[in-house]
Amino acid sequence: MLILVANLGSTSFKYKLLDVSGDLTADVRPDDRVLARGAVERIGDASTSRCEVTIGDYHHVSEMPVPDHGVAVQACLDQLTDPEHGCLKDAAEVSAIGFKAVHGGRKSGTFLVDDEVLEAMAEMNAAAPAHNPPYIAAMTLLRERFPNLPLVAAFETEFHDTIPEARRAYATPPGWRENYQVQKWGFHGSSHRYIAERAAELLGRTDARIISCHLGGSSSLTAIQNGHSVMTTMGMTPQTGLPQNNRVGDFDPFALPLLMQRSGKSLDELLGELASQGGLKGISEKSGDLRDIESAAASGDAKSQLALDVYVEEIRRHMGGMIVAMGGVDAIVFTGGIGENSDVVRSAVCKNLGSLGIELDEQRNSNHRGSLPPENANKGEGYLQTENSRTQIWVIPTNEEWIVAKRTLGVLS
Ligand SMILES: Nc1ncnc2c1ncn2[C@@H]1O[C@H](COP(=O)(O)OP(=O)(O)O)[C@@H](O)[C@H]1O
Ligand SMILES: CC(=O)OP(=O)(O)O
Ligand SMILES: [Mg+2]
Repeated sequence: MLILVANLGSTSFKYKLLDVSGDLTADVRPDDRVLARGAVERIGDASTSRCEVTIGDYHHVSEMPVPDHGVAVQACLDQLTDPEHGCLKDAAEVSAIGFKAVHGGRKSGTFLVDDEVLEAMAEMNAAAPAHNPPYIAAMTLLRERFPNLPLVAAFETEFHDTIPEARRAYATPPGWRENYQVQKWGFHGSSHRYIAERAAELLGRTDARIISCHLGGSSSLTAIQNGHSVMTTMGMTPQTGLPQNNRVGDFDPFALPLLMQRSGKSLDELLGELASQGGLKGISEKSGDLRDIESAAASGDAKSQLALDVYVEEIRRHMGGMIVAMGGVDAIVFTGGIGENSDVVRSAVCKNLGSLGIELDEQRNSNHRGSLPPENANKGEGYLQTENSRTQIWVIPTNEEWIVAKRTLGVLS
């Protein structure tokens, strides 16, 4: 049985075609179930989109303009059904498409995509402007193109349903939560759930206190206890928490009326700017992509250095809150495009935390691969702590698609 998983990130489109036949708890690595995978990076940055596809032994990288996620989804279908290199004769060979959908508001969980689900997502467009519209567009396109193929939305908020009330409620006026669903929802649920599952395997225990740092185009931290989310940095919308690639992160709403008076701009204009011209891009005045920021900072660009510093300070501030909330931390896990690749960010986040029992080994940080015997490790995994560190520090490449595939299968059956 084949499931295609579509992961539309704020800056990327990733997909995996997975064979989910047989017993999923059996000892087959999730990676061995992948028949094809592809990724388009830097979507919207039309001149430089990088498109990568791997189908069996065929691997191809190209650069082409990919202005939006619709073009990326179409390119994925073309790759999979390509007569020469593709692995599908017909899309009907796929049993379902699972989406790592973001904000369903009143719909938090995993659902077959129908008019009601699309409506619930559309209601949250204003709350998730970088995420919900492309998902709705992709789902609508695929529903038209393959009317008999089940589409499943696995919303990112579901993993956070276990967060206690005291960490979900905003101190808002009466009725806002009940009437308008104003609360901390949390996102990146599939990634944080995968980290919870994989870290339990690597640590050999299910009761560890873990801080999962998903750092990418969008970034969030989640505190995990006994496998459950108990605290997270994103709130009502994926614009909150840490500074995002081009979205603001935490911000004071009372700055808005002042900004309207002083700039003469409307509320919509200002919100649009906060959701597309803020975050790392806003501070650096250069780029929302950490690769660009790191290299500019290394060549002495002060604004890029400030963007990097603000990002790291925000991660450390939230991490501190999570350590207190859990009464300690057994493992810190870095994942996502930045968490997996930036030794600069990992090193800065863990700096001077020896008194808390958190000690990063700089050599392992710049070369963590190979710290585990290959038979125990998935690609890219490794630990980074010193021998004396009480807290383990890991890089674990996320596998959001595996979680979405399992959740999709759950809905089908
Ligand atoms: N080698 C690298 N060094 C530093 N940052 C990187 C590297 N590779 C990727 N990134 C960062 O990862 C981000 C993409 O992360 P990803 O988790 O794929 O994002 P999303 O799913 O939100 O689109 C890029 O914006 C870039 O900042
Ligand atoms: C919130 C979310 O799902 O973020 P992204 O897909 O951009 O990582
Ligand atoms: Mg992502």
